[in-house]
Amino acid sequence: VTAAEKRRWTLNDFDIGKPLGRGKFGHVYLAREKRSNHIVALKVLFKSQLKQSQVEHQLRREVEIQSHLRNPNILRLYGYFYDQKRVYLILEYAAKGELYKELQKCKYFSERRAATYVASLARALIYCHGKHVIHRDIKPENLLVGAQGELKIADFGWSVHTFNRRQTMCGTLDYLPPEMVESVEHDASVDIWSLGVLCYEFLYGVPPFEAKEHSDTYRRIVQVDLKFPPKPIVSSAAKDLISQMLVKDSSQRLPLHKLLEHPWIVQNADPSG
Ligand SMILES: Nc1ncnc2c1ncn2[C@@H]1O[C@H](COP(=O)(O)OP(=O)(O)OP(=O)(O)O)[C@@H](O)[C@H]1O
Ligand SMILES: O=C(O)c1cc(-c2cccc(F)c2)nc2ccccc12
Ligand SMILES: [Mg+2]
Repeated sequence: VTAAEKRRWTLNDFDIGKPLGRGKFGHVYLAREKRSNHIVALKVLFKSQLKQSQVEHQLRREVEIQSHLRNPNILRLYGYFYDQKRVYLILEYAAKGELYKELQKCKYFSERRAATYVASLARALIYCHGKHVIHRDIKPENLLVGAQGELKIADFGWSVHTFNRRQTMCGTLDYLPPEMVESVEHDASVDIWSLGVLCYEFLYGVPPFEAKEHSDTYRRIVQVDLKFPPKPIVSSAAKDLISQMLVKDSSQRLPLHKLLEHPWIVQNADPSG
């Protein structure tokens, strides 16, 4: 852990800039650390709300995990501090904001753009799994975009929280694989499933098992009711990859290192990621 992470941060160390967005437990602000002039995103979480939602232990554990993850496609957590009422997380600033806004704007991505994103996320997940960190809860809302257009997995483990939120706050089930929807224990292959769902949504603009009612989404997931719409036109190589990821038996899903060798990725992903 570098010297920067060890030091005691306070709010006085930062000039606070414009709000970047509102989250479940507070606001995120653009900020500049005064001594280094380093631009960061300062995520402010209210202790009262964290207590109310009983997530303070998860927050501590995930901050612990996140501060040790170093990968170009995972948003850095540089440090944290807290005062009487709030907890502050010092995060890498993702200059181009949320990926899902970009997806909404252009409806769906080209095969080259989708493959480039999927390859960079696969590399980040291989890195996470190598450190026994799983289920980073990859869905468009949790993906931010850096200044050079590179993807950043930005949820730093809210996955446990989000998972509970999904169960209790009935957020979207769309990204859950069968074993999570049927809430049996799960392993790193849950991320392969979610990446397959994400790849489908990048190419078609909607997640594969979307339905009006939760119960219908649930059924479509556990039955792996995977259908490819006639529009937009998508290559059979892309459909082949998605079909190898969205497999009910988690041990049969395409391993992430095999994904990086898949023809669709090899032919479409920009190596720089
Ligand atoms: N590091 C960052 N760089 C740029 N913008 C950010 C960053 N972190 C958060 N934001 C913006 O602030 C918004 C809220 O942040 P975030 O989603 O992390 O809060 P949250 O919703 O409480 O977290 P979660 O979605 O995991 O519950 C994001 O949607 C995004 O627009
Ligand atoms: O008053 C505290 O000691 C406190 C500390 C932390 C905390 C400590 C380290 C890392 C982290 F992410 C959060 N979270 C809280 C959440 C709710 C209420 C109080 C606290
Ligand atoms: Mg959010």
